[in-house]
Amino acid sequence: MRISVTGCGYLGAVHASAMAQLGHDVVGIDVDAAKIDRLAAGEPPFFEPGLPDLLTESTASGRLRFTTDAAAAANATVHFVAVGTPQTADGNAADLRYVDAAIDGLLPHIGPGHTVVGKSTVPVGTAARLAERVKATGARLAWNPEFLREGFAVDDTVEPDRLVYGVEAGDDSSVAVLDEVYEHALGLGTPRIVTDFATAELVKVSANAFLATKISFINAMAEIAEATGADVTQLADAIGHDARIGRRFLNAGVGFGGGCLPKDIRAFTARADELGRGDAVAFLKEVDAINLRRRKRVVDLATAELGGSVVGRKVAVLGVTFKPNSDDVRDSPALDVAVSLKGLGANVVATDPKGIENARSRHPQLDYVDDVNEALRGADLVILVTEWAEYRQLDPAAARTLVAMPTIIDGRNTLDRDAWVGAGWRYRGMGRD
Ligand SMILES: NC(=O)C1=CN([C@@H]2O[C@H](COP(=O)(O)OP(=O)(O)OC[C@H]3O[C@@H](n4cnc5c(N)ncnc54)[C@H](O)[C@@H]3O)[C@@H](O)[C@H]2O)C=CC1
Ligand SMILES: O=C(O)[C@H]1O[C@H](OP(=O)(O)OP(=O)(O)OC[C@H]2O[C@@H](n3ccc(=O)[nH]c3=O)[C@H](O)[C@@H]2O)[C@H](O)[C@@H](O)[C@@H]1O
Repeated sequence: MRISVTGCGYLGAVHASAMAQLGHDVVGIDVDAAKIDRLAAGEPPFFEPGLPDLLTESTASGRLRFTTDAAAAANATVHFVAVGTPQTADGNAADLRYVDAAIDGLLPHIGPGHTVVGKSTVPVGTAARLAERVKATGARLAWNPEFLREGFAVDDTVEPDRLVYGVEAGDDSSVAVLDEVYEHALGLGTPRIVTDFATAELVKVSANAFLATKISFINAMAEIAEATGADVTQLADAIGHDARIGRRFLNAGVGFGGGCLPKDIRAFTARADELGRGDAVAFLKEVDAINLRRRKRVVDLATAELGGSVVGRKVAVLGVTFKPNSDDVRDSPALDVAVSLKGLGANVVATDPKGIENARSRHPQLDYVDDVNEALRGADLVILVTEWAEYRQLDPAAARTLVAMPTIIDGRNTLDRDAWVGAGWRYRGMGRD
């Protein structure tokens, strides 16, 4: 099929490349000329495992190209919209200006036989509003939310858990178009849910709300564990054996961040308020509050470990990205902790395998080093906040020889506590001693 993808960020660049690899003819469109230049040169503008090969293969095949010219969409008949929907600067709601601009850009180039497919995460009601504008051209609109995880984006796109199509009643033609787009995944037996716009939009935000709630639930248990001497990791293992609960997404620590979970639960709350149903999801405010308290917990632990003041002390912060295997620092708990400690007067030295460039552009006041050993050298305190394999595999005995004071806060409960204690370290976990 001939496909355009408007918005070539973490979602759109992967979607465009994967669709081309699956045999479709794809053009990626973005307003960011620097990003488009890099993509066109086969160079991903961000770190995502598997994307470099996918991009090289797809561009070499001649089935994938990138442009800043929205008119390029005229050659396609299926038009994905994958632009950002960030939190507004002055509130919790989703900022829809990029979605509206993307639709504005497409309208002159679409008509009968074309299908516009929303992928961005939007407040319920958005698709119905946009459908009127799209239908005025003779084209149709479908909403097809995306569930990929950064770090696994390529696999999640090629082999998704499920496909959700939001369409207007009786719009069999959009369903047929999407079935053709996703022929590969459907051939693997991927479940496909065909529903209305509102349900499709809500499936997306409720999935993220559920994941955020699961993480904050275990972090709430961590708070209680901290007050009682219980061990939240053992607790998670024990409750996780119950298949109704499940062990996944029960890792207590510094909490969730990234470009989606935090802003999506806030946008959901804002939209529910607009609908007069704020009470129904009021618990998400608590989910958010629990999550933010975990960042403060790490800062408070650091202060306590340094005897009540961090001023002038060297703190090595391992990790700046919101999770491993990504260079994304949007709403990163790790970076938040580093910035808070710097604000309190600590001499923070942060390191990360992939995120330093993005972190530096947001927070140039921090000191960054590429080499983890350099970060550790002379440190009065070490804080692991992003569980990159490099940090999980650190040799505690070798690390011990580098630091000034052997104290480590394991903000992700990811290290072998006994090994670190055995090598002479003072170990502080999250919700466990
Ligand atoms: N990052 C992720 O893992 C996932 C993201 N989503 C959702 O997908 C959407 C996009 O997210 P990301 O890719 O992370 O954001 P992003 O910020 O990485 O990418 C958005 C891209 O859209 C471009 N853009 C903005 N306005 C445009 C316009 N008028 N025309 C063309 N391009 C335009 C920007 O320059 C940017 O490259 C959001 O709604 C997000 O919630 C959904 C699932 C996964
Ligand atoms: O809408 C989105 O953009 C995406 O948001 C999340 O994906 P992602 O943000 O890539 O990352 P996750 O793996 O969900 O992790 C989110 C945050 O939760 C944290 N987390 C995760 C699991 C856990 O047990 N504990 C925990 O603190 C991670 O460290 C990270 O900061 C969802 O998992 C995707 O399904 C969704 O498509």
